Amino acid sequence: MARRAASLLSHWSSRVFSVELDGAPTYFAVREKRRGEDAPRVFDAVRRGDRCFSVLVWSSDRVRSARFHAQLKDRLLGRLPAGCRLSPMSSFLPNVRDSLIKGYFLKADSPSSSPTERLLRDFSQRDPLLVCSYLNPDNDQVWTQQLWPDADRDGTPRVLYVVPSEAPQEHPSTLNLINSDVFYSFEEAQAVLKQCGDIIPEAASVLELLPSRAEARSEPDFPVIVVEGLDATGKTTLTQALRDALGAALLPSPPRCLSPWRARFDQEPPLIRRAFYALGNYITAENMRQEATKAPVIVDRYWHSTAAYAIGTALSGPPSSLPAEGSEVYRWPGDLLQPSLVVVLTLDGEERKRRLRNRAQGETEEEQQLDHNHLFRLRVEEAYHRIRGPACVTVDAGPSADQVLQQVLLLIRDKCQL
Ligand SMILES: Nc1ncnc2c1ncn2[C@@H]1O[C@H](COP(=O)(O)OP(=O)(O)OP(=O)(O)O)[C@@H](O)[C@H]1O
Ligand SMILES: Nc1ccn([C@@H]2O[C@H](COP(=O)(O)O)[C@@H](O)[C@H]2O)c(=O)n1
Repeated sequence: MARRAASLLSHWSSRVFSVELDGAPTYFAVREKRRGEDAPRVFDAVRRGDRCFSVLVWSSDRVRSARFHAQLKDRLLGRLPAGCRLSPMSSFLPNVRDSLIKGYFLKADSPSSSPTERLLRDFSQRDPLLVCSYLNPDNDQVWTQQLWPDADRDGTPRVLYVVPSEAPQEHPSTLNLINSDVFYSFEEAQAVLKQCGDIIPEAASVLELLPSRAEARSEPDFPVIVVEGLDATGKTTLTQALRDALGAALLPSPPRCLSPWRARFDQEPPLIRRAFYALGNYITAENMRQEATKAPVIVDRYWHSTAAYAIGTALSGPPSSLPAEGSEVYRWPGDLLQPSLVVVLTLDGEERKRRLRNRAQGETEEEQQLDHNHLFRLRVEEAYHRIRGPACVTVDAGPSADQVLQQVLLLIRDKCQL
């Protein structure tokens, strides 16, 4: 832990900081203070005289970091004085994988900054937090950053100038996607659940259900067809019709054996939640293999869902903020059985909402987000289309259920010689 902290601080001046002020990111860096220098204006949304702080979560224990970050907003909001504004913040080393740390930027009105300061000093001594205070003492052009506890052991406060920085080419969250949001091997996902054992007792039950190891191995005897798509695009309707039309086995994903634990893991931060869903795919792969010795297999969601939802959630903004097509984040895990065909159902947004209203079932939090956040929906859809090995085939789910079925049967006959 001490070594990671030292390395974090020794690269501090190479870091870029991103604060979401009024919904748009402001990027800045810090460097040694030079007296009398006029640094350019950085915090446009911050008034002269405001007192600001940043609180970043850091710990060498990634499970602890993830859970602490997930609770941090509520903990801060529960104890900070009224009038203190919180904005999401992160810090990263440009182009350095896994260098992203996350937290919040706090703006306190000057009269109430002392209680905030006391609270944050208290937090920084007890919790895996790195707190900085920001001042514009001279005029409203020059901002400085001071690290707590003071980095220089001789007691001299480490004061750095805040200077604007260019927006990175890739969304900063891309740096930590691999093996934190999307897992590309059984071992990597399993390692997260093993690490959770002492804080989430249910993790042991999930680990017991897993195959002893995973490998993609040879092609199944009968074709395996996966149906993907956002909620209410018609996956259940189509997969049931395909099962009946082809005399196939129908497998849900996540697999039924994980149902008792799903709600529990849905409450966890992305690192743990995504590892749970990733492992579900390896159980589904074993079930596919067994069923495909007897008949064709239809699967409702699989790896495309796991990866596309994870990528769409980790990033923000329009689909152009996603890693470019061909990026390694869209690759298929080398040890996960590949289906013969993946069909993604797409549906006009208004028609999808109409079907959701008609169905009037309870929505999960992520489904509600899909509804409320148009950009999130676009990111997930775009990520679906960028995933490779196998790539998905898009089918318009707008026509009647029977027309969609006929269209997919044609595809299956063409691609799987069924
Ligand atoms: N082609 C279609 N035309 C009109 N309505 C449809 C069609 N396909 C499905 N529906 C209806 O739309 C609603 C959503 O369909 P369905 O439950 O099959 O979607 P889903 O993708 O499985 O959803 P979820 O992922 O949320 O479980 C249902 O009420 C269903 O009857
Ligand atoms: N293989 C899978 C299957 C599902 N998910 C996640 O589940 C949510 C959608 O599932 P529904 O049962 O509501 O259709 C969504 O959050 C997916 O991320 C998954 O990750 N992998």
